[in-house]
Amino acid sequence: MAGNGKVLNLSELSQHSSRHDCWLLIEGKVYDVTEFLKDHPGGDDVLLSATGKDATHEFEEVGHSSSAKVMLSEFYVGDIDSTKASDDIATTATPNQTEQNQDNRSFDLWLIKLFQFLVPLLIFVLALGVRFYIKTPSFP
Ligand code: HEM
Repeated sequence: MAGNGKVLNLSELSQHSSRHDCWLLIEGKVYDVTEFLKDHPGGDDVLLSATGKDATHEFEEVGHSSSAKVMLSEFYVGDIDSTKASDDIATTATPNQTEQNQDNRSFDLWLIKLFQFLVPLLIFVLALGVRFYIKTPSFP
């Protein structure tokens, strides 16, 4: 497998980061997973968010089965140019992305807390309403 494909660089890799043309870099090898997006058991979003960077960590973190690792060869395109500084390859999100993710997470937590407060309150108000409605004496 290795050595039979093209030698690609990072800017080529980042040009294939869409739903219609999706390449992944895992352990120095580039894979075209465009056709696999719809079939990936973990969903297409995780694959799309792993484009344009070294996705080795994300791939390993999931604990993919050995059959998933064997599948990789089906999608092999080539190797990344190792003469280019590998430090250039972003393995993690940029500080801006991290900051934005944290903002989103704290907003989500805030929403959850709001719902945790509002839902019991709503049930209480409804229960009071029903009780009041049932107890109101009806005059003929
Ligand atoms: C060409 C690359 C990939 C292939 C061939 C592949 C294949 C698979 C397969 C076969 C499964 C089913 C479970 C298993 O057999 O391990 C799976 C699950 C999954 N994959 Fe991938 N995968 C790839 C890349 C990735 C990447 C880069 C990510 C993360 C960014 C990812 C995230 C997941 C997740 C979250 C699941 C679901 C795990 C679960 O439900 O427990 N995969 N993948």
